[in-house]
Amino acid sequence: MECRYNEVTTTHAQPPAVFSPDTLTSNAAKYLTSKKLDNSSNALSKIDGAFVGTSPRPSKTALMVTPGRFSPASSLFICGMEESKKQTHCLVCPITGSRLPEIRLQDIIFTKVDTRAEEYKCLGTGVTSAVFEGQVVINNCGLKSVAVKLFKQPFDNLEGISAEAGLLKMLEQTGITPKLFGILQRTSEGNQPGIVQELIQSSITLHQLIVGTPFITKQKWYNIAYQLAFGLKSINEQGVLINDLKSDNILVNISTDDCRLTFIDMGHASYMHGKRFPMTTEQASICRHLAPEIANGEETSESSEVFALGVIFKDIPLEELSFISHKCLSKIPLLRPSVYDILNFVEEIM
Ligand SMILES: Nc1ncnc2c1ncn2[C@@H]1O[C@H](COP(=O)(O)OP(=O)(O)OP(=O)(O)O)[C@@H](O)[C@H]1O
Repeated sequence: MECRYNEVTTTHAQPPAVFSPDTLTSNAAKYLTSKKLDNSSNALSKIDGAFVGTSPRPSKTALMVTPGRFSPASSLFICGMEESKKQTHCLVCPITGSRLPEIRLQDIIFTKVDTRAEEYKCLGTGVTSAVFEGQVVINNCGLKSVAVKLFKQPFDNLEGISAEAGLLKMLEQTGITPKLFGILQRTSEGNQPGIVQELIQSSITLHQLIVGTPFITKQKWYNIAYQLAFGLKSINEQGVLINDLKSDNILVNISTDDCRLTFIDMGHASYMHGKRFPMTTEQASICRHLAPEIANGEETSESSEVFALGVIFKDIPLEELSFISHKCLSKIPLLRPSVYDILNFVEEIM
């Protein structure tokens, strides 16, 4: 089970308390019936039923776009041009201050599930979004394969989206997060806001790998454990706390020998400070990746990240990890190891 908690530092409206586990991609694609996702005419009018799954995740939630609804805060614009020009606005990340390229809807070719049917390939869905596969033309570099994360209400505020995109851009240097291509440009018709990022090919979530098939060798699990510790270290060293580290938010490329990992979803991340996530006791009991002190209203920290890593390590089928995972899961933050200790430990058992 997964729960949604309210962030103090964002403007998200009260979300439903409890959601189902990850929706299967095939399900999502099946339910996705786009009435009009016309790349050539620059009009994304409606995507129906992208958010599906087992109860109680809302099924068949419509992603309706009302013209003019998507009005970003003016402070986010650092340059404004006429709507009709190629690039209408540049955005700046409210956290990092970096410029975020805007990508025009008509420059994206969404992958169809079937050449005849108007169904588009959904890579996965989360509480806040549905992620679609596509290709985009980038500055005369030809076509790049992308994953387009389209946000649903009430998570479609541009400030939060720009923050997530800015952090992804900053984390590019770690090589462990998807490359950011840009933010989906607002059109005068209004369209679903989104983040255009690198497509992680041949991937499944770490959660899917842990609970199901395919079988992978022990050596590959060691590689995964190492990359988890190394990835968390690299991200934290950039001053970023993920604040939502869990196996659903890690993609594994199972076609590579080392089972290459990618940390996705920086939607709850913070930069140079922790965050508080007020929640009810019931919500806290469902969010097993959240350290007890966070459930008690304290700010996230590197130590709460270590707790989350400990939860993943506990689920990985390697007995050798139980010692370190037990330490990571200490109720007292000061008793948890640092991410450096964890990395050393994993290196030793490999
Ligand atoms: N870059 C990517 N390449 C391939 N697939 C992706 C990519 N990003 C996301 N996905 C797929 O889309 C799913 C949902 O993405 P993501 O976790 O970012 O959404 P979310 O709405 O923020 O989720 P939640 O808030 O529930 O954690 C992922 O589990 C994954 O299957």
